[in-house]
Amino acid sequence: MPASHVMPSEESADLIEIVRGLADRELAPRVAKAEADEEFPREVFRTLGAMGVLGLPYPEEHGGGGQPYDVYLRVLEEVARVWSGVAVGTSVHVLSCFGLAGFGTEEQRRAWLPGMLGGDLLGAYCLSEPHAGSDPAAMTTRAVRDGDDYVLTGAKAWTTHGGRADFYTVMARTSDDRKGISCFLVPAGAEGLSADPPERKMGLTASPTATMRLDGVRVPAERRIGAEGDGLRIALAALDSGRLGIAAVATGLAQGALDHAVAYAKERSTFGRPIIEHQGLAFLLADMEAAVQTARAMTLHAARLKDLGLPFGREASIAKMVATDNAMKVTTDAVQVLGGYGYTRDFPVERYMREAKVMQIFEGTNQIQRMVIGRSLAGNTTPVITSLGREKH
Ligand SMILES: CC(C)(COP(=O)(O)OP(=O)(O)OC[C@H]1O[C@@H](n2cnc3c(N)ncnc32)[C@H](O)[C@@H]1OP(=O)(O)O)[C@@H](O)C(=O)NCCC(=O)NCCSC(=O)C1=CCCCC1
Repeated sequence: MPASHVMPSEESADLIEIVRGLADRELAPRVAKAEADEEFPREVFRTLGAMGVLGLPYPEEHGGGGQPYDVYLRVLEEVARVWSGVAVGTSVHVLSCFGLAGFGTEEQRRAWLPGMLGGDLLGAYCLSEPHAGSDPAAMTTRAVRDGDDYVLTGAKAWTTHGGRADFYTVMARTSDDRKGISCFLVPAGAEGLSADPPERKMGLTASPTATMRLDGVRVPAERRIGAEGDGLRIALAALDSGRLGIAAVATGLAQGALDHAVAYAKERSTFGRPIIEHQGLAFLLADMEAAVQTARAMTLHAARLKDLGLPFGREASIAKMVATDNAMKVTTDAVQVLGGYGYTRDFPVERYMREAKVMQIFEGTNQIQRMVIGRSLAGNTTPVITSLGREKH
């Protein structure tokens, strides 16, 4: 059971326990086959939506769960412990709601948020492009004003839920100024919007990732989120919170791999005793436990800053970097504990190891996290924008 130094409220503790039960009873028996068959479990997201998980950290007045971010992250961790692809999908959905929840007009919120936060509508987040990943301000996707509409043209790479989402939060250039980027809500089915075939990935194979093509997609101006030119700030603010989601997913993934390794080490005997009683293995497992607890502590620390409305961008980058680097190490060591069996697809730890790798890459590579942390040490301050629209410097 994940330990924590701050207890959640009774209601939150119940929710975490319910999701833990759902993960063990309903997700665990399905994950290996769905990942092997590359089958996207759309109905699992409906279940999570009905339970309130997909809108958990957003205000109740908009149809969200009104829960602190740290509670949402613990819930995410419970899902990731068993099925990290579903947890990543949940985190991406929550990320894709950030712009509208924080910067949408009351009319936009009333029209879209109940479906988005209630889980009927699954979201995708379109920032990266084939030639603009770490440097999103280099994007070339354009949104050209034409009467009451914008016309969007370009390509958005690495879109989680690409081709399967119900709405896309799309960043596109509205002026030649480097930061002249705006944010748009584009519903699935919009004319000119299409998805390439899904990427063939090393892991997270049941979570579809595709390049989205925008070929003259007409978007009414009332679906622009925020003012013209606000897009980059909205996108980067969303990532501060999104990176905490990925840190929680990496923590859950590492916990899951560690649980498998401990169970195996208690069962497997060499030289006449369970391998967990050999110091060499026990030390390895101790380091894994310490790495998981460190990741959790960093993640929840950053979440609490966010919940208090305090600056948390640097801490979010630290949590993302530490949790995902630790997950890579823990899952690799879990394979080591299981030895030859760990290297086969008959045991889950090799999948955990493949899934950990991408977490060091997406939502800002860990080199970008170091850049964010370094800039903050140099004294560069960026505004802290929460989903509630509060700003602090
Ligand atoms: C940190 C970074 C490298 C910085 O960039 P620059 O130097 O171009 O931007 P700079 O000049 O620092 O700033 C621009 C404006 O923005 C404001 N602002 C910055 N941070 C923030 C912030 N944290 N909050 C609010 N505003 C912010 C800044 O003040 C400036 O506005 P201003 O002109 O002053 O009005 C940034 O680009 C970054 O981070 N890249 C990684 C992208 C990256 O992480 N993708 C991942 C895409 S998603 C993904 O990979 C997924 C994978 C699978 C799961 C789902 C998603």
